Amino acid sequence: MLDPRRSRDTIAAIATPPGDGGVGIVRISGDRSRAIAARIFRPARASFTEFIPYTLHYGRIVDGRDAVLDDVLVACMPGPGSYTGEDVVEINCHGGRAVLAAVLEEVLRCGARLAERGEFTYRAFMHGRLDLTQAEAVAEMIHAPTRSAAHLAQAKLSGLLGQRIAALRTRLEALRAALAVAVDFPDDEVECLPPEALAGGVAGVRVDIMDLLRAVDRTRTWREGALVVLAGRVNAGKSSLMNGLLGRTRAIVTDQPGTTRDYLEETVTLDGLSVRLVDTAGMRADTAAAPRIDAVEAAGMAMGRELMDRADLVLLLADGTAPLDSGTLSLATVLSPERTLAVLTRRDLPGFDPAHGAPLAGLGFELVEISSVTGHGLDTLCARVRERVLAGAGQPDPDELAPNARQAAILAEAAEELRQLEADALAAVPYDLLGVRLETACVTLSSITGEITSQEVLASIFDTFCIGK
Ligand SMILES: Nc1nc2c(c(=O)[nH]1)N(C=O)[C@@H](CNc1ccc(C(=O)N[C@@H](CCC(=O)O)C(=O)O)cc1)CN2
Ligand SMILES: Nc1nc2c(ncn2[C@@H]2O[C@H](COP(=O)(O)OP(=O)(O)OP(=O)(O)O)[C@@H](O)[C@H]2O)c(=O)[nH]1
Ligand SMILES: [Mg+2]
Repeated sequence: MLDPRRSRDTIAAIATPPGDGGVGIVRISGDRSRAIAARIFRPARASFTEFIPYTLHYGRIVDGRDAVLDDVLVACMPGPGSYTGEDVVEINCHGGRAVLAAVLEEVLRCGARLAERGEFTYRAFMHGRLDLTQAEAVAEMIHAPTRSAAHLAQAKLSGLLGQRIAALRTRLEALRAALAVAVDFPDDEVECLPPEALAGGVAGVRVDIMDLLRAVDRTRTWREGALVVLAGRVNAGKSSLMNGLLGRTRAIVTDQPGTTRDYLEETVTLDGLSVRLVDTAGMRADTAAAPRIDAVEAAGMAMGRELMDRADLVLLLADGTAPLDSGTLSLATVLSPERTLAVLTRRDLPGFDPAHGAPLAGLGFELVEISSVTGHGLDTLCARVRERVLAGAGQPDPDELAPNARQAAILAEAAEELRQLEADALAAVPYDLLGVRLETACVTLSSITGEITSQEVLASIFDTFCIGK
């Protein structure tokens, strides 16, 4: 939990991802960051007297006994103009985990405290360097799976969403002021602000809010990626298709029915769209002729069904060399053609007959023919998957502003308040009561940018960040 009482501490963390990298950064923020750096940094140049802001200085980091830990470049960014608004020092080390851990340990020994998740960005927010929509956009940017997602995050990072919300609030505040005049001088009520004018002004703001909310759905697939689940009977060719789409052997493929028992997930990018592909355990019934389904396989099949429910698109695979079996058909009846693409496999074999897909076409399913052996039809399949999950949602405009789930929930709440306010205004509800609704709507909107936001909400937002951000 981010504790405001600990906000005076100088904090430090490794800001780069764990693992081997060319360069790794230890970041320090707070009043003591420069003093700490001075204690452990030995500049290479004799001319060095102090850190020149926003300039890299070459030298070495040493421990308490003057043993060299690493060759580094150090940058200092003084507050209040830095990212956090405090004095920031960044030590660019070699990107190995042991080196970074050693340098961080030395920084902590000299008096810094290990930063909590999102604490650097939390400080940027507390110091007014970022509003809450920008802070959230930092996390969105880091987790953006594709360039379109990064693009949408960038618009918010630059503060455009915060500005849009502030402008909506200003319009409501103006109405509030006019309403206050009307309350104070009731005799001039009609001239000051006729109820129709109030309702009209409020409706204008509400329309703009609804517009922002529509952008949430329009851009969801671009921001979050799509979940595509491969389903079908055992041996239909799901794992082969998974490997074919990934372009490498990820899933075990054998001619034994029931090869895949757990689900496997991998992410692919289809022409700029991120897709989470999930290969599932094939479905089969436990007949006397078939081997008994054990607990592992049963659990795998149950997970598969759960994934199918959650999927944006199910790829229902069926063997194109044999008449459609009753298992596939019964699976088809529980899937909706809107969320399903039927895939006939083994197109390369002489026994392949597109007519085997007729019962599925009859149920309204779109059909694609593929061979995982030759790769036939995979391009078409990818294009259809992309088209189907996007469902007409084109690439977002460069200036598109897409609120996240938290922001959308608040916008919906404000819109509802405004809708009731419009109805009240037209129903001649007294002005002071209308004023209360208007104030509620303003306060609600301001919780988006964080001017008024509880500590719990802040903690829940910054807790989703990585350490070092
Ligand atoms: N090494 C490093 N790279 C990084 C960051 C960082 O903190 N460190 N960032 C963050 O995590 C992002 C960049 N964001 C930043 C935003 C503002 C400032 C900053 O110091 N702004 C001053 C600029 C003054 C000047 O140009 O001289 C300002 O706005 O006044 C720095 C980084 C991405 N890359
Ligand atoms: N010729 C040919 N063989 C295929 C094709 N797709 C799958 N196979 C073969 O069919 C058998 C089963 O393929 P899998 O991909 O393991 O099938 P699955 O649907 O994952 O099966 P389970 O994991 O048991 O549910 C393997 O021997 C594959 O080599 C195809 O397009 N053409
Ligand atoms: Mg399989």
